[in-house]
Amino acid sequence: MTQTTVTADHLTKRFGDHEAVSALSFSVTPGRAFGLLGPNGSGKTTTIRLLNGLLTPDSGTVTLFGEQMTPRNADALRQRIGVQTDTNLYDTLSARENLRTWGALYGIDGRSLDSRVDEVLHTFGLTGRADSLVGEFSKGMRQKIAIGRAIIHKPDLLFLDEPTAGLDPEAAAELIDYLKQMIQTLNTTLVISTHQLAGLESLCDDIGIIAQGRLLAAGPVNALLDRAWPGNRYTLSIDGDHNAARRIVAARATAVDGADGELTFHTDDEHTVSEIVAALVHEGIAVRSVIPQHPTIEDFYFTTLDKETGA
Ligand SMILES: Nc1ncnc2c1ncn2[C@@H]1O[C@H](COP(=O)(O)OP(=O)(O)OP(=O)(O)O)[C@@H](O)[C@H]1O
Repeated sequence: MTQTTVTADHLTKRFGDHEAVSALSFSVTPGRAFGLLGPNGSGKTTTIRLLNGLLTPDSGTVTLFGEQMTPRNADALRQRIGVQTDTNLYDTLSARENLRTWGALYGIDGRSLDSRVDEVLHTFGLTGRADSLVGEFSKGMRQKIAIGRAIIHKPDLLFLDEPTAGLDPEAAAELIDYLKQMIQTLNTTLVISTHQLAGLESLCDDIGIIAQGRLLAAGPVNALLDRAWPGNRYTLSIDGDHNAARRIVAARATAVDGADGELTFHTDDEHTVSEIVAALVHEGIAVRSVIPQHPTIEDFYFTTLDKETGA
């Protein structure tokens, strides 16, 4: 059996009489990126803090690298993890100096520190700004330095809590790209919490969806999407008798749906698509386009939350 890097087993945390996290269980295997997704106040930050030992659960356990976390081994385990906490950087120091200061705290020194700082600056495309003051940096650049700080000691496991919060869509997409490259280079296991869903398909191997402290779904992205939307989905754009077109499509495929001029259907067999097009044309209905639809993490997220609220 593959050893997991992180296992949460029935984690529960209460603040007063409010249960922020309820019996949460999931695991992440080495080298995978796990996205914990949920709306504001759903318990993401609390979960991340429980996993990295900054909070103690009321019940349940956290196991890191095969060792159950206890007050005795928490410090030793924390040496192997990186945590991006905030963007509280030294504004009057350069990017390089910020990273050097942090690296020294981890006991890295001399040439090793110089080369590690260079590597991290390179990882985030900041080599050209190495000697600029961090106080002059944009929010996206500050976020890169904050994450660079968390990986300076090459952790085996990295926790990122809302790394794209407050970034505009371009800066957020750029940061996701850098994160992707970074985890490939470092082979780090990543746990990332976010409510910004754009671009996550290319970053996350696994996701968990949390709402009101409870995990509603968790697993590999592909498996979750395939289970939710089996078969392939296509959207036809047509010009002609909508009801006749609908009958033609429904005779050959399932879940036919759509407003005037558009029909969405499912089929496992791609030959069915050309059969449908031929039948429509034969009936005098013009086919403007047939577009394959790929469900996204965002589709899955909203469907899961809607099911939960009965929407
Ligand atoms: N230290 C605390 N004391 C009291 N209540 C808390 C504390 N920390 C979190 N909570 C409550 O626990 C719940 C979960 O909060 P948490 O910050 O984990 O959610 P989140 O999903 O990270 O939210 P956001 O996306 O807004 O950061 C919320 O209702 C929050 O008010």
